[in-house]
Amino acid sequence: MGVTPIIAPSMLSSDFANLASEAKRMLDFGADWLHMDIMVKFVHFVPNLTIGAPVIESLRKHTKAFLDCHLMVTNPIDYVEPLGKAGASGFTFHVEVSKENWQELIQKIKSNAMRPGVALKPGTPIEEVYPLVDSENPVEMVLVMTVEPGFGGQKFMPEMMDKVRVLRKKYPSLDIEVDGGLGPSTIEMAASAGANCIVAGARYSYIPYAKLCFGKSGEMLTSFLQPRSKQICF
Ligand SMILES: O=C(CO)[C@@H](O)[C@H](O)COP(=O)(O)O
Ligand SMILES: [Fe+2]
Repeated sequence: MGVTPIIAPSMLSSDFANLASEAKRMLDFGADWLHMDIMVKFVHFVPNLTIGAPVIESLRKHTKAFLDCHLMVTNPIDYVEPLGKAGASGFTFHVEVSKENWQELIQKIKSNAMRPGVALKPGTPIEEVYPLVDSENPVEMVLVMTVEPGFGGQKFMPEMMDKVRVLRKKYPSLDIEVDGGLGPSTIEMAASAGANCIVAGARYSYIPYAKLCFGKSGEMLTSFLQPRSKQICF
């Protein structure tokens, strides 16, 4: 399988007043990316308001890490230039709000030197992302939401693993990210289904655990050392 395991703690659950040191702590513990949840409590996409380009710009001054931005907004195209200028690395928009302009969006994300990804909410059928992956100018990652977007700390939806399995079978080398409710009891399920990119609220103890789920050389282990890995981490 041509994918690399990526552990991307979500900084949504970190102390925003100490974002730079929280980010360093995650990276020191082995995080590969930093997952940045950009939400605007506006026209009902999510009932929450989090961070925007100014925060990404400030954080960029403190780290060279891949900043994996997850846009929970109704108008992602308006954020492409500001986030590109701010130093974002990945730009993942929601398919539900981009049906009319995803081609333009992908093009614009790439021309602003970011990596495009598409996310889908739990109620959205997986088939909706196929055209974006099959396109001549495709997204490079699919983010399967395993909670309703809006808040950290929610319960993982195991039924979303069917989407991950179908995607992995169809696209062996696609980056598949799972986001929401990932932790000790769910990371293994997601990795076994075929997810290679694990977002989890910024709890550093999950990072080594998540890494163990993939094995040292990056292969996905479906029956890894459960008792031992759990002892090491918790
Ligand atoms: O996008 C979102 C929520 O909308 C996520 O990135 C969460 O922030 C993940 O937090 P946990 O579920 O791991 O606490
Ligand atoms: Fe997210």
